[in-house]
Amino acid sequence: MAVSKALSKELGLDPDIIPRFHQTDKTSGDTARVTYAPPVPSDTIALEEHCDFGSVTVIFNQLGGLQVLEPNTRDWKYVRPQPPDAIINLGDAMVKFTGDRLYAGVHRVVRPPGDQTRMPRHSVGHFCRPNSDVKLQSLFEGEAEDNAMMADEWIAHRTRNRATANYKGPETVHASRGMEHFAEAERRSSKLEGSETVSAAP
Ligand SMILES: O=C(O)CCC(=O)C(=O)O
Ligand SMILES: [Fe+2]
Repeated sequence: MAVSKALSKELGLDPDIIPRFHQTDKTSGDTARVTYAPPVPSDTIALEEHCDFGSVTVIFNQLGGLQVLEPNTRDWKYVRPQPPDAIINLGDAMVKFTGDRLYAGVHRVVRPPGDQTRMPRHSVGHFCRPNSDVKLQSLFEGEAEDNAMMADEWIAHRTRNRATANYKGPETVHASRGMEHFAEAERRSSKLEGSETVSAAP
């Protein structure tokens, strides 16, 4: 809530508009996930590159391994966990609400760096998603879309296209209209003005 309020305000939108789409007494596809991964070989990609489907993701990690793609490059940067602080990541829904003004970080999880390689990795994440009946479209004046999907439809659509059984190549991911497809990510990030990638070395 605090993150979406701050973002709405910074973008010159009504500060309550995005929080209003995330009411806790209404249904949504909000998900919480706890993962445990034992030490893995160096070339292991524990979680392939992707963008989260929702609006804001809150991740708590103690070990590295999470990497983010710098916009318009293929350079992966480790995101250094700084416990007890959380890592905040924006997802596709926030890109839609902000009419492509914000970027959903393309990220993946690889083997933790340095001495951490020998340690098991735990990760706790909360994936905030808009209420089920919210239309995913730009909140800026004059940018509403005729064919905008509802939040629940969007999750179903993205999940279906990302499912391994349905994966037939980059075009499949592209068809899901998600951010994993690099050309798509590039197109969107080129709309950013004066932004900086938040990344940290291991
Ligand atoms: O484990 C992490 O650090 C991130 C996991 C993640 O990106 C996800 O579950 O979508
Ligand atoms: Fe993710």
